[in-house]
Amino acid sequence: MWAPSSLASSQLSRLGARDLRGAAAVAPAAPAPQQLRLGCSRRRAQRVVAMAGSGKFFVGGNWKCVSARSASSALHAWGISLLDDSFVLKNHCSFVYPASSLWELALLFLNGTKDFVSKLVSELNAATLEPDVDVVVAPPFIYIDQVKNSLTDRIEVSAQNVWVGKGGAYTGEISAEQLVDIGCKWVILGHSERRNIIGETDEFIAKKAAYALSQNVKVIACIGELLEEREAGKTFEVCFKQMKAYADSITNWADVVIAYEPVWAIGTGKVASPEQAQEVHAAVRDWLKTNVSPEVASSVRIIYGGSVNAGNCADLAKKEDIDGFLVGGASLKGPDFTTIINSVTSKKVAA
Ligand SMILES: O=C(CO)COP(=O)(O)O
Repeated sequence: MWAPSSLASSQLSRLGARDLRGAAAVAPAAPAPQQLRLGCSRRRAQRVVAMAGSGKFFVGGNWKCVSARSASSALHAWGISLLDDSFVLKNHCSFVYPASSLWELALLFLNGTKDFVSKLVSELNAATLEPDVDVVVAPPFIYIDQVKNSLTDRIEVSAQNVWVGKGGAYTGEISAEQLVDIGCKWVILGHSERRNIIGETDEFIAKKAAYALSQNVKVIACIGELLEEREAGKTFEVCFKQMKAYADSITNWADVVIAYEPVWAIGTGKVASPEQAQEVHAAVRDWLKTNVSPEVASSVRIIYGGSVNAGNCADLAKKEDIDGFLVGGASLKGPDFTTIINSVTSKKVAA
């Protein structure tokens, strides 16, 4: 199990004053089984909680890859029974899911149609976004052109994957050169779905990152532990190993955003608590300080992903080392994604 001793005192002592300020502002939360509370006394809240990096929050919407089957046929195929305000999954009768989860599920199935993308883009174009936030959306490859041609320039476009090196005869792959050609400025790499379903290794992902950066494609570099790794107290070990692979390949960190996405929180509705996320973000920043440079540690943005939604983003955003979010399901709803983007305002706290 996750235990307080998992954050070594040597790691804590390496954290600078700026690092500790966010931790100290953490109110002692209700005990959570896998939560580690940093052993600092509570201090007076800062007027504005400082943020790492360029000072700009970063929010990405990962629209993932889904089929265009109709929601109803998909639900039927999945053995989902509808109730009045909830639904049950076949073979999971002990769980009754709220209707809002059904809506999220339906959205996932409907995403993947041009009409859906068009509606989402319209919502984002109409939204009022806080100025000090970098916003990126990552549609499936086949919709990138549609999105590029219809989305406001205020929001940049990312791919969800890229080929590992220079383009060539690699059937089914998309090269960094092609991303540049269609005006796609970012790519998400190291996502847990690519690590754990497709089987991409740390080294392969890091090589992709280095090549993308060499072609001026910016990288959202994902890391994160499985549930069993967290429960075995290996969260830092896993994240640091993934970080090391990136660090061995990346020389230019200015165009990198790190996304901490605990696998157990992705698409599960089990969001990491603000304290759990802050703890890992601070540790990753400390790792960067020791293993890359203090400059990179203090400038790189570390964003959180895993069941972020309009309701939980404000509390997460308050944490000093949470510099933004990578959002899956909730990024498919324009108003919710807008709320998440604008949660940067919650970094400002009462004195
Ligand atoms: O994987 C994610 C973003 O890359 C997170 O997905 P959810 O927000 O749906 O949990």
